[in-house]
Amino acid sequence: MEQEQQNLESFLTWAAQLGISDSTSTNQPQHSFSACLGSSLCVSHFPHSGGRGLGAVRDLRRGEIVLRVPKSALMTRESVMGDKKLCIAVNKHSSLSSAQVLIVCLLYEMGNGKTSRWHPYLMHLPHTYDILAMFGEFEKRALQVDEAIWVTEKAILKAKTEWKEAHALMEDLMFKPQFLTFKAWVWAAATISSRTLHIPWDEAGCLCPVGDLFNYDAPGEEPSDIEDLEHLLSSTSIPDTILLNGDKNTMVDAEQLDSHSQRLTDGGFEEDVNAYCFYARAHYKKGDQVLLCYGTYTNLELLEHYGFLLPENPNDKVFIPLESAVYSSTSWSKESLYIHHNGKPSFALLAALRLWATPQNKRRSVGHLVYSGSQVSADNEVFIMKWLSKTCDAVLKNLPTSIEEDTLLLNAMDNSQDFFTFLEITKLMSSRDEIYTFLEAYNMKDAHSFTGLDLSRKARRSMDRWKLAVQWRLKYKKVLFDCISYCNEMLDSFMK
Ligand SMILES: C[S@@+](CC[C@H](N)C(=O)[O-])C[C@H]1O[C@@H](n2cnc3c(N)ncnc32)[C@H](O)[C@@H]1O
Repeated sequence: MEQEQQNLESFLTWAAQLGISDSTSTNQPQHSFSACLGSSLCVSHFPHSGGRGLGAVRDLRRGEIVLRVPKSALMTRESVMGDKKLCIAVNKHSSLSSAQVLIVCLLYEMGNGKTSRWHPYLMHLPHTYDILAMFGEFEKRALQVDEAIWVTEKAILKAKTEWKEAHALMEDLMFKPQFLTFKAWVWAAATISSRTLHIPWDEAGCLCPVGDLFNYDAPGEEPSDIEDLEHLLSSTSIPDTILLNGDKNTMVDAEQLDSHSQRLTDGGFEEDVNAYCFYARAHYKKGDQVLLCYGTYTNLELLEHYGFLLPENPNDKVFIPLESAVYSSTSWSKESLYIHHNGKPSFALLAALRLWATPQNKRRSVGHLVYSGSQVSADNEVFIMKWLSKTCDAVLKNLPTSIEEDTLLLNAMDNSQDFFTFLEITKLMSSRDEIYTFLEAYNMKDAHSFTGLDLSRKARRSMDRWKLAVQWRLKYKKVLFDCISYCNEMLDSFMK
């Protein structure tokens, strides 16, 4: 712990020397060279939303700048390949993707140890990740849903293929054996996947010291109240004309305002100041965690790229099996036919089902209703609500565990002080196959002999990923359950 604190302090001092600053002044940082934070932000721990992250040291207003990271402080392919040896070797392997090269660059710098220019930054990177490509067979199976298992298999295969493709380059660079392993590769790939930020000149993105300490918030509502708008306008370089313009240019103004508010509520590289700039995306009280939106992701995508999921993710989607006739009844893409996080079918799914449930020879005549989101008829609506409810129910019944069992299992994982208590709680579950598989995988068949003992590190890591898998599948099941409730409510309204 003390070592970690020391690493953090030397990292922040190093960052200040590179010009990274959370000062609101556009010129020089207001505080001393000894640390880059303290004017707006501080590194803090947020156990329920991302662990280590950045907290507000004072009240922050939406739209105000909270961090600047100069281009020279960004770790990019370009900046690392200033090293001649690396540059010559990489140029001989032109078939590698830009992301593969950035992974090699990261491992190369890790291999340079203390002599690396990035050493203080590299020291504070996480030691492990929980992205899907790191899931073992047991954790993958724990996802239970074919789609999620398939995405995991694809992620593992992609990591293995890319590692093999990059092997010759890493050998040319005479990497030490520990940096040539698949384990090292997935660590570096996970670092790149979960921490890089977009830059316009390189699709591999950049590692952004300090800027990569912001934890994630899902995209939310754009500012709507007048106070927010006034603040946006007064705190930026938006020309006064926008403020003063009357009705005649409302559309143009709204568009301009929208693009400014997008820019203001997120991070991005800004050419004019040659730096990555981060703005508060909401009003924050002193002590609050300051968050950044990395993009719009479902929970499965968050797991795949970042190794976490959100308990309440407004962008989550659940796909259910549909007959091919449903897909062919409309021109909407498969990706648009899903159930929202709150159990409501998507606009396209409802419309596709309404058309599919209409006799072929009548579809043309009801097209205008369907495409405007209206019901076709009471009979049609009752039919599709019954069908949707039955389909969701069948999916739920086909899965090896129920919502109740998953909830119990998660409670056991959360509340057990030791492994013995965990096992005691799980005895309440009707099916314990999964638990026995876990015990067997870690040679703990005689679990009672482990009373009071902690799990091995390997078993603990597996349990962390197992927990993520259970959280994911539970959320998936709850969405299906909520969809059934939604259908039942709709059916009830037809009975009245
Ligand atoms: C860019 S880093 C953010 C800083 C990171 N917490 C750290 O300690 O270095 C992204 C990683 O933080 C974690 N994370 C970010 N937002 C999160 C959230 N809302 N809930 C849980 N974990 C989150 C995930 O592990 C993710 O891969």
